[in-house]
Amino acid sequence: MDMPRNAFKQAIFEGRQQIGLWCTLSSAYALEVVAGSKFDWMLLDTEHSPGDVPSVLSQLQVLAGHRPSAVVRPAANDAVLIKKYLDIGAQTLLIPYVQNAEEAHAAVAAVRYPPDGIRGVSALTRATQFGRVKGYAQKVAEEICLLVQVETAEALDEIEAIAAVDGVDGIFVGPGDLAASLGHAGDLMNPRVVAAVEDAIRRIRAAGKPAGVLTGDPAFAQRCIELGCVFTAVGVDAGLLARASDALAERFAGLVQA
Ligand SMILES: O=C(O)C(=O)C[C@H](O)[C@@H](O)CO
Repeated sequence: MDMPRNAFKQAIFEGRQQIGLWCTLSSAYALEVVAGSKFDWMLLDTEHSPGDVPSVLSQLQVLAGHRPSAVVRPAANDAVLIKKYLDIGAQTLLIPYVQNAEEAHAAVAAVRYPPDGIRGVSALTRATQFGRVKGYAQKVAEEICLLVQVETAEALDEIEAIAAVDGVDGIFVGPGDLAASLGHAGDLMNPRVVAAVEDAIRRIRAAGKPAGVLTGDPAFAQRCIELGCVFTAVGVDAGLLARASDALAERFAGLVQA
């Protein structure tokens, strides 16, 4: 069996826009509902969700039969968590809260086998199709896509140094945490936050790396794309469900019995 190709990595390296949906519901069933939509990628979150290794495994199994590529966000830049997600078959990882080049190097080491890194070896994982993928250990580095997340004022100062780390395949700007870091928690469209996100995207591009972002504001998503953002998440599954549910209830609010 051949090594599965990472279509998402190839697309962002070629500069082909990838539109994504952020998924926090942490359920294979809920993911199946949205997986048929024409998104290019889906972020399976375990940082701000109940998601964990078993739930991500079920979600990867769902996405295997659908168009969107899977991007998994471990809860932290942690070599043990990263190893587990790679072993269950995640090829693209988004590592939260990477503050500087040293932390980016640690993330790279976590996804690479010795002597280039510290990933532990097992030949019988889902990633190797239980030993059926020929030459997995030799070929896997080409197919792993390591995205790191900058989300504080300090991390923005380090963009060029982080981008220069060999093995970092893309940099994602997290507007929520960045807003808090800039003193505007919860105010993601504050002009200072917007300016910081725009500047970060420009600098990531100038440093030669693919840039990504999440925003629920379609006009701002479009602006980020114009600035060169190439993996752009445009909504969150929980948000879509909550707002549609609120709107439907509101429409019939006058008819609710006291
Ligand atoms: O800082 C951000 O923005 C992100 O990291 C994305 C959020 O974590 C996401 O959970 C928004 O719902």
